[in-house]
Amino acid sequence: MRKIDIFDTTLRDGEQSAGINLNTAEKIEIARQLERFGATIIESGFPAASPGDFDAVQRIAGTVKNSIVTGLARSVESDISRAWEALKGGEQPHVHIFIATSPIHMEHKLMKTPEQVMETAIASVKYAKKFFPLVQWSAEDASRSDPEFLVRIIRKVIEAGATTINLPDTVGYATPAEYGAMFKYVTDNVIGIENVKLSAHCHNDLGMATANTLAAIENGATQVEGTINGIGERAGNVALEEIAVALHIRKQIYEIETGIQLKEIKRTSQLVSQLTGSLIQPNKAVVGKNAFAHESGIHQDGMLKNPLTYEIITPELIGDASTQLVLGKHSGRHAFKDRAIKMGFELSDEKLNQAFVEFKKLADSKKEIVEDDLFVLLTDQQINDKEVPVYELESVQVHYGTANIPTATASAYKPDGELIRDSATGAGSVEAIFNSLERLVAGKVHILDYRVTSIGKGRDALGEAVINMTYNGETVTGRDVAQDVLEATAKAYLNAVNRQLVKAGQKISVAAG
Ligand SMILES: CC(=O)SCCNC(=O)CCNC(=O)[C@H](O)C(C)(C)COP(=O)(O)OP(=O)(O)OC[C@H]1O[C@@H](n2cnc3c(N)ncnc32)[C@H](O)[C@@H]1OP(=O)(O)O
Ligand SMILES: CC(C)C(=O)C(=O)O
Ligand SMILES: [Mg+2]
Repeated sequence: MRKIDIFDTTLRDGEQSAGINLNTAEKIEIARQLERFGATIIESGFPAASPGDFDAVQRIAGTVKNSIVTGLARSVESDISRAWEALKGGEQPHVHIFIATSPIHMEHKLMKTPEQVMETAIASVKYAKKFFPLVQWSAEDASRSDPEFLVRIIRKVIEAGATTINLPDTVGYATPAEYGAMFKYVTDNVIGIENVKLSAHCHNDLGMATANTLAAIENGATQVEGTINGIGERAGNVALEEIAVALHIRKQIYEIETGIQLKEIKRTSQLVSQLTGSLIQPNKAVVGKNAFAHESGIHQDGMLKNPLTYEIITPELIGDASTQLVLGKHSGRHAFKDRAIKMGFELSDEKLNQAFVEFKKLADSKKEIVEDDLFVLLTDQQINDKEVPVYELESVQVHYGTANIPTATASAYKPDGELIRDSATGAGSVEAIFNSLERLVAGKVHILDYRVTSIGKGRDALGEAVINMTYNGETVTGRDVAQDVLEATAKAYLNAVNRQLVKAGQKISVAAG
């Protein structure tokens, strides 16, 4: 296996993303995690950019031991001297100098001729070599540069002492074929290129950063640069987690070692996202929240029969939680049954089919069905089928008058079938009902929320009551509908109690099973 170096620039090019600004403590935290992640080189900032960047680079160089720490500098002596001040305390001082080599950048930005750029590049590498044993030289906008000029300038900077040559696709313009061809051309035409590292640095403006980086590797790159989660200027840099996982999953093709601890990927990605405030798109390869979520019935059925049908990467590989079979309107019976069993329900195929019909109706109106929804659905199924002994309201009577204390009398069948009755007063009719029912159900009830709404229009609309309560310390919601809101209230109260009884029964049967 060939080994390539991973150069992480989350703290430099990544921080160049609009809206990201990390303080020194945050940068140190990320640098420590990048060390655990296994980055060969950590580009920790641009020391000449600001006192804050200088401080962060200096402190990271003094902290990180297992990765080489570098900083960026323009091809000017003051930038390089500043970089030396910040990096000299590191284990292996390394500097990254750049200058643009494309006609558009040389003429319109640097306002230099190619020969002046050549002289500046050579002089800056020679100057850097007075201090740094490791000098990386980058031809900014290499992919839009004249290949002949590129070869000439690379030869000269290697002679001047550069230890790494980086060929960035600065504006994400190259196609994989073009980017790969540039690496081949440089490898074939620069004498002594085998004595230095040859690096790829891709931006994602056309969404080709990962493909371009792999093309560079196929054509001789020995180092790749990128950021965690692909953050960076404009559309960002190549996402290092994508490269590391692609090289691992397709190792028969690439036969490349990176030294990256794949199990640290999820943790590193989360840390960078949290500290930068840069959210990860849900469908982002490898680290997106949906990267291991399967929603459709046919996929879920395949996953249950053999995960290899739809999963080329396991979440465990990158230190993520396990695969999720998300239940939604595209799910099928296999996944529904699997989840019901995992939740402890033992339903006959017929009952399961009935519950599945209800589930599909619910899924049409809700984006994602969470476990609480399933509990409600499946316990209602059991309650309605009287599979589990529960309370059943026989009647409720309320005495209310503006000059009287409201009193309610409720009677209900207990789970063992005995009919019981009790009365209680309250500040209003509803509280009187709650108090009378609490005397009937064996347990402590605390009402958290109570709402009544009408279903449909008109004077004869049905009333729906929803009660959120704790019953014996467990939070549960009950719901029912009746012509009269007070009757709906009493039924919703017992519905909540019954759900909790079923839920507790499920937990016992799961624990016992
Ligand atoms: C492709 C990349 O990612 S390159 C890195 C980009 N990162 C950054 O720019 C972040 C940090 N930058 C900064 O803080 C500032 O730009 C500084 C401190 C470096 C310079 O600030 P200023 O002196 O105010 O210059 P400003 O940024 O406006 O312009 C850049 C100058 O550097 C010159 N320059 C650009 N690249 C290089 C280079 N590689 N080598 C030498 N000079 C360069 C430009 O031609 C311009 O020079 P001019 O002032 O003679 O016209
Ligand atoms: C500084 C250089 C390497 C860079 O970030 C780029 O060209 O994209
Ligand atoms: Mg860049």
